[in-house]
Amino acid sequence: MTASFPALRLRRLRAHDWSRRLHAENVLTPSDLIWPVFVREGTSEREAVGSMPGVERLSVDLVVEAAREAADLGIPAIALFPNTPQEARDETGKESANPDNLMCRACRAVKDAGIPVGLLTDVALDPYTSHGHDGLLSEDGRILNDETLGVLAAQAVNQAKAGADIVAPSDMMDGRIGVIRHALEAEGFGDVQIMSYAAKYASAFYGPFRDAVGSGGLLKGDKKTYQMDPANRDEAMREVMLDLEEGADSVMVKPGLAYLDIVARVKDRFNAPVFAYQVSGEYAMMRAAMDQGLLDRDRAILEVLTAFKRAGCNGVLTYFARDAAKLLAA
Ligand SMILES: NCC(=O)CCC(=O)O
Ligand SMILES: [Mg+2]
Repeated sequence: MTASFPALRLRRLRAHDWSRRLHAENVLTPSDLIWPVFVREGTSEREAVGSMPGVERLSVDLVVEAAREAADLGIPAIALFPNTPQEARDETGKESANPDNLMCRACRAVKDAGIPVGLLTDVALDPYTSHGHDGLLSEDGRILNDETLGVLAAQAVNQAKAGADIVAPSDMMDGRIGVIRHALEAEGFGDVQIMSYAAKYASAFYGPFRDAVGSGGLLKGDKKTYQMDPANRDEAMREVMLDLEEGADSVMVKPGLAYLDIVARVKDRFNAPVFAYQVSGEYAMMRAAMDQGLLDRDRAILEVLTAFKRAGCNGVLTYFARDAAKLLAA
C-alpha cells in the first residue's frame, strides 16, 4: 500500500528554500560546464559574432585570457573552434594538419601559460575546407568516408602534439574513433581523451555556429548523408555503441535541448560519460528572447542547464558557460 493524501503531501518538501535545496535531485555546478571559444587571427582582436549576441571570436592572446577566466570560474574545460582565414581553406582541408594552424597556436599558448584548464579540440574538416563539409568531397559531390579517416587522424595527432587534452571528432564519418584512437596510441598520445560527437543530428540549430567559424556561406548542400536524421533514436544507440567500442572515453549528443530523450537513453543504456552540446541556435534563440525581455535571463540559463543534468549529462558544452558559472558563484 502506498500512502496517499493526506498522509502524503508532496508539497511538504517544497515548502521552504532550505528543504528544496536539501531534496534537490540534481545540482548544477561550474564543474559541469565546457565553454566553446572561437579563435581568430591577430593580436588583441575581439570580434562580435553577429548571429550570437554576446559571443566573440578572439585572437590567440585573448583566448589565453578566456582560458584563465574559465579556470578562475571553476569551468573545467574550454572547447576551441578556429575561424580559419578563407585563404587557408582548400578542397582537402590540409590546413587541419598544419602544426602552426590557429587551433594549434591557441592550444600551445594556453598550455605555455600553465593554465589549469582542459583543452578540447574539434576534429573535423569544416573549418578548413573551401566547401564547408566535414569530410573530403568526391568529384560528383559525395562525402568520402574512408578517404577522410586518415585526414582526421592526422588532424587529431596534430592537435595532441599542440597540447589538446580531449580531441572531439564532430565529423560523423563511420569508423573514425577507432582510426583516431590507433593513431594517438601509435604517436605516444595514449592519455589523450576522445570525446566523440557520437549522435550528431543534421540540425537547423547549427546556423549561427557556421557564421562564427566562417563556413556558412561556403557550405554546398547539406550534411544529411553523414549527420543523423532528427527522427531517429535507435540509430543513436548504435552510433554510441560503436564509438565506445572503438575507444571513445565519452560521448556527446548534439544538439541539446530538443534531444534530451537521447541523452537519457544513452545514459541509461551505456553507463558511460555523456555530454550534450547546447548549440549555437539554441543559444541564439534564448538570447533573442532574453534580449527582448521575454525570458528571465538568469533563471532561464540555469533552468535549462539543470535540465541537461537531470537528463543524465555529465556536462554540457554551452555558450552560456561563463554566464552560468558567474551566476552559480553569486
Ligand atoms: N562541431 C561543433 C559544432 O558544429 C557546433 C555547432 C553549434 O554550436 O551550432
Ligand atoms: Mg558514428
